[in-house]
Amino acid sequence: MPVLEGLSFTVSPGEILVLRGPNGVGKTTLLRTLARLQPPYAGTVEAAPDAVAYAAHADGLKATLTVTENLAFWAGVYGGHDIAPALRDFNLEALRDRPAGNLSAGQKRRLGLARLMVTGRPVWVLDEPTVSLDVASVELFAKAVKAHVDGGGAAVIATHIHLGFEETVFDVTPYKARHDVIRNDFDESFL
Ligand SMILES: Nc1ncnc2c1ncn2[C@@H]1O[C@H](COP(=O)(O)OP(=O)(O)OP(=O)(O)O)[C@@H](O)[C@H]1O
Repeated sequence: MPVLEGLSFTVSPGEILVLRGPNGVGKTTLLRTLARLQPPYAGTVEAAPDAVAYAAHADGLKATLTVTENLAFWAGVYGGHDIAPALRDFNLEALRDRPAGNLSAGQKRRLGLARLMVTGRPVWVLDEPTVSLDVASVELFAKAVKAHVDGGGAAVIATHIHLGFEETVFDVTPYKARHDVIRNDFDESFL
């Protein structure tokens, strides 16, 4: 059953698009569709298959590998980008030799987000990226997103908090699928 319908939007290089809407409206479903983790019921996502880097609620870390090894692993998967800027920008240098499994929730989240930088992919699709982050880490994250889009990238972010950058806000609430209307369309005499 569709959760959202009839929506259309574009995201340009240099743009941050923030998705808003209440719990359960369909933001995660939309982001997963943009990341091609699930197909749309109808319509298309126009982006090169390797354009999108997706960061979900789960951080996708290898618990037994260190911080550096995790980033090096992802850098290898995505084409060998330098991990030093990611370590620096997410304040992970002091944690570099710690196994990811031993990190705090916020530290894990910083590492999960640092992973985006080593993908080299232009479109960051982020689902509630600031969960578990303290105020200073939210600022680091916002700076990293700003640097990414200033460098010609783009970001689509589902978040309930204000991140303090210039953004385009897209409230998906009006596009909630109208299942009740579909049911009301039944012709009872047919049953
Ligand atoms: N795997 C699933 N199977 C069945 N229903 C699902 C599944 N995943 C999500 N849903 C339902 O789809 C709807 C949209 O969920 P989604 O996670 O996209 O919302 P959301 O806007 O991201 O919510 P939140 O702000 O709480 O994260 C909800 O009604 C949810 O219960």
